[in-house]
Amino acid sequence: MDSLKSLVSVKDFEREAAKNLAKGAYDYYRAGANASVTLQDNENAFQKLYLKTRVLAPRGPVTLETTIMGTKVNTPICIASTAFHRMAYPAEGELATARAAQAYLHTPIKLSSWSTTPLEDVAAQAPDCLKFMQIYLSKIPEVNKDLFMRVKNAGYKQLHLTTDTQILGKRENDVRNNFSLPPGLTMANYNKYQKSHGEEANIKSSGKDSGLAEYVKNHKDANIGWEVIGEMKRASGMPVVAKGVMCAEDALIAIENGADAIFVSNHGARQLDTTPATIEVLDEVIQAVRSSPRPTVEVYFDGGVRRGSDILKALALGAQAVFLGRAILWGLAAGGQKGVERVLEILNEELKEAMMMTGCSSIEDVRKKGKTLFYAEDEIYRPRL
Ligand SMILES: Cc1cc2nc3c(=O)[nH]c(=O)nc-3n(C[C@H](O)[C@H](O)[C@H](O)COP(=O)(O)O)c2cc1C
Ligand SMILES: CCCCC(=O)C(=O)O
Repeated sequence: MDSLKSLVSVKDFEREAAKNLAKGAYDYYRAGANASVTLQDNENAFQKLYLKTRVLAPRGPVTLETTIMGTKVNTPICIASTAFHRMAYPAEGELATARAAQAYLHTPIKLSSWSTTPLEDVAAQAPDCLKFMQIYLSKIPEVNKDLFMRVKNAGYKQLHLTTDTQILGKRENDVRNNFSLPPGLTMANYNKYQKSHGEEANIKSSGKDSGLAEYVKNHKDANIGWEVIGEMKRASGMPVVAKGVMCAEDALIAIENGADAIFVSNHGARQLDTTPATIEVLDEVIQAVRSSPRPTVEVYFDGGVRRGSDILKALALGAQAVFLGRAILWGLAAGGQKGVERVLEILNEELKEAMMMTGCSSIEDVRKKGKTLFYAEDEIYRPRL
């Protein structure tokens, strides 16, 4: 392993991770849907937004402190939900990710419901972090109900319902590789339900398709609509966030149905290919929320974030928090807990540098309209078509 200090960007971490990962694991983490057009676009679209340099501007010390749904956090940069961390770092998986979050600024962390470590064990490693739980619903209602109670008891503060995965996007390498979980790994939150309810906790391809696509077809509840947000709120007593919103229409429907926050995401470009990049729809979604009956609903963001300047741009457009998917996985595969800590450090430091050079000393400053971004004829970005 190269010394982690010699890795200075998220791209460096991806190269290092690729050396450590088995082909099937790297292919899975890297995958976009179909031709991966949006995978590239998610990263590249940030380049269409230009930052406004401010020189010799008075500035005090820079702080990244902000709030997420009323809770104070040290940084708006959060860890996104990605499945199966023990494929990246078998010894500790999600435990290493959570320890890194705890060690570096008490970074807010979201766990995938398809983690390879039980949610209670992960929560115990990040006692001082704001914790969110991502939810995929099982076809078995009692499993979902019990899961919500476990999540709440373990100290997670929000449920993030992933709304864009009724069917699985076609990730071509996963189909070619007949993606299966490596022996010994399971969807650990479901181990208990395998015994009690006959729920499947393993992912094993039949040899005809990606095992993940087969699992989604056979075990995930695809028969849900927007009413599920209210049902989840009632069953859990927790705020529910709609993750996967990509247009104004869906933002408004989510708000009508009681969503407590809106999460702009195209699932890291792994579901529908040739959608816009997430940064391209962020403004549309935020404007819709601000003109809705509940204008103060927060908007969270992920997709293609590889640089501190990407984060600055999402915050400047009005995102309350910005989440990292693959960047964290590359850190984990390159160096376990220390690798994740270093990725978090790189991006937090890059964000601070970008703030200093745009004359911002706080996240509040970043959000002031027109302060950090160039605007063209009052449009924040020019649509491609
Ligand atoms: C390998 C991998 C696994 C993922 N697993 C989940 C998951 O279990 N649940 C979920 O809601 N999103 C999942 N996502 C999507 C992420 O939460 C997030 O939306 C996406 O990774 C953000 O894009 P980025 O990777 O470019 O940062 C996954 C993404 C990747 C790359
Ligand atoms: C239903 C998919 C589970 C993992 C995931 O979200 C992903 O691979 O993108």
